[in-house]
Amino acid sequence: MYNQILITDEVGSLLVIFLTTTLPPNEKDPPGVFDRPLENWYDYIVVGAGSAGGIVATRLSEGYDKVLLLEAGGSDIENDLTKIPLLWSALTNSNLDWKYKTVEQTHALFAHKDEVTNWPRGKCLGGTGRINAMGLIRGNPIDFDTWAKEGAVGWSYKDVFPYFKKMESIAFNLSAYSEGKKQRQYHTGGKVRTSYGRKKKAGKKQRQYHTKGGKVRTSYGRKKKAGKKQRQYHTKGGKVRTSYGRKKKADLRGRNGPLTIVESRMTMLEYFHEQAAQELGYNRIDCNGETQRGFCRIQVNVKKGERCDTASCYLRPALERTNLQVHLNSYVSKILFEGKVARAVEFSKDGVLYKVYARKEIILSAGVVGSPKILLSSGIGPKHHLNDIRIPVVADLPVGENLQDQMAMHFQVAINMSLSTTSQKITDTENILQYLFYREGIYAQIGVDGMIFINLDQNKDAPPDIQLIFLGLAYEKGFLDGFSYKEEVKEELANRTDPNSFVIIVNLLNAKSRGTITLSTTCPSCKPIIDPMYLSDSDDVERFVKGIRFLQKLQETKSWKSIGATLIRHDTQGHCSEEEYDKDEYWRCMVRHFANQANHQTSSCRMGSYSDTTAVVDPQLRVRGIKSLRVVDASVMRNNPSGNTNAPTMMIAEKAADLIKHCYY
Ligand SMILES: Cc1cc2nc3c(=O)[nH]c(=O)nc-3n(C[C@H](O)[C@H](O)[C@H](O)COP(=O)(O)OP(=O)(O)OC[C@H]3O[C@@H](n4cnc5c(N)ncnc54)[C@H](O)[C@@H]3O)c2cc1C
Repeated sequence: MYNQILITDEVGSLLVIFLTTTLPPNEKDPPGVFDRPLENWYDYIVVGAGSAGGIVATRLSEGYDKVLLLEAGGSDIENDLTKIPLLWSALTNSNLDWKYKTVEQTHALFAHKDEVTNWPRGKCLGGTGRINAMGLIRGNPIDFDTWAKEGAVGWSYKDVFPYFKKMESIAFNLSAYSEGKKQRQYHTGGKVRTSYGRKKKAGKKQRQYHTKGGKVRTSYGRKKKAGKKQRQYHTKGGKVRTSYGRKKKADLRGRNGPLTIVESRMTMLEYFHEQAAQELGYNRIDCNGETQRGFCRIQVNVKKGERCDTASCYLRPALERTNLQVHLNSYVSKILFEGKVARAVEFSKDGVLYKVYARKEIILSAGVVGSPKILLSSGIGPKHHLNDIRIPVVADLPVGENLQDQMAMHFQVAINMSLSTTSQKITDTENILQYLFYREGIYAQIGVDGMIFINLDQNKDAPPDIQLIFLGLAYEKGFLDGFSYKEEVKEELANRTDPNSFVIIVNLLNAKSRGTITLSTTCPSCKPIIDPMYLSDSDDVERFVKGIRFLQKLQETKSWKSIGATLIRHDTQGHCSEEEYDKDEYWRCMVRHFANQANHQTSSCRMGSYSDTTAVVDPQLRVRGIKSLRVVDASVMRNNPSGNTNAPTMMIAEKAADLIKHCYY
């Protein structure tokens, strides 16, 4: 997401020393919990303990099945900084990061060193969810309805909605947000209003669930008297009547899931952004509620001031189960087949090569880079590519193709008062102590002061194109250090930094450019070739420019004017300074030079129908044409969602666990 470094190297190392020496003694892993003797056979073998794998292994081990979870990285609590929300960006390039890089880009990244960019991915229990910014955004209902329409049957919003609820337990007050469309969709008076605002006649099935005058029509057309229970769930005019006769709002959020979700706010600047958004017609909403169109406060998976990810909030509470074994520092190199049936995985741990067998299934949850890499190394991938690198073909599938990402462009906004969080405030003893003693204050926040989702054509029936993210951080040298810009670009921009400023990110959603992940050799430990082909589709550039035009409108609002909010130019010598300022051509140039990756990569093992030639897995997430092998992680997303990727990844894992269980019981 907002891939900046909050703290300079010097300040960072001082902070790290301070925090690690002052924090209570490190939490320790229970002795032997990750070193239980390996067996030859397990019911399920899950590869990768990240956002998805942690959930899959936890859910599959709820019964009596024996589950083995293999993770290439180490323990999630090796590094205490992973717990502290504000310091998430200090984990990029740490020993918990796979430190991937893209290849040189030919349509983008021209102000970046060597025209390449970093692709951080988490390497420890919790995976990328352990190093990410913890922002929780479900995406737009239309995203999932489109997946289903394109052949991913069973993945419409109606199908996935229960799983978004299942994983979360919200711990903030929702009463500030108004009831709206989504609730009307499911609770009607004879007519059903869809989430897109159109009205349609309720069909048989719908009449079964939505009543007219206290009667319920079953799917077979019979009428029966609605009982108490039915009156509880069936509404008149958007309200839900409980069995006690009181009216309450339909609940779109989960209350009993493992992940605690709270709202986060960095500074007072949020107030000015909210007012500015309102002036432009974007009211305050819950972006994970009935609509995404509006201004929302960022929601984060944080519990009592500490990161609550799939490692700490799913897996750790399950570690005592005798039927769940977790092995760390276990690098899976390939899957072994008998004909077209996946039977075993081969992995190395402490220099020893192991082979373990699965009675029921092998589930790959190694992420958007790891899963395609393991499949390709095992002979599942495009035939021509496997032939090139001399790997025998088990199945000819488009593994590594259709890679998708968003792109983010950072802007500096100068203001006339000191409202933002500066590096000085970050190192302020009072702030540090507030966190150490109470787990509160700026360290318990992730740096964000709200966001707006925008559809550039003002089309309420289409998903957003742009996510505008307000950061409460000053654009200072330490912030700039986090970018992969060329040194001369950084030097020039360093002269424009100012503690009286904040940062805003224009995030391009639903990008059309597509990239690839391929192998250069058969060497198991070699990094794959990542070519996202950023901005290879010129429509992405045009929509980016329109997003910047929207950003400029904020400057005209009374609210931003009251704090003197003014965008600072960021063109540098040889990087768009020769273009006429503020022409569309100038912004096209700026986008191609300065926009960066957004950490939201998906779809390298895309899901689709059985006949879809772009699909690697079917809608049950089974690798097409292969038995006993599924992929469950961000790589299976049909299309990149309209928002962040962690919540949809975890939803996929929750749903996949149910799909798998239903196959065997
Ligand atoms: C810096 C950053 C910030 C982000 N911020 C946000 C945010 O605020 N909100 C949001 O929604 N999303 C965010 N994301 C994205 C989000 O975290 C990811 O989309 C999500 O975590 C992906 O989950 P996954 O299960 O697909 O993969 P991962 O979580 O990466 O899990 C894959 C796991 O497999 C392991 N593995 C890989 N290969 C092997 C192998 N060969 N053998 C054994 N194990 C292996 C890995 O070590 C890892 O633990 C961010 C990402 C980054 C990098």
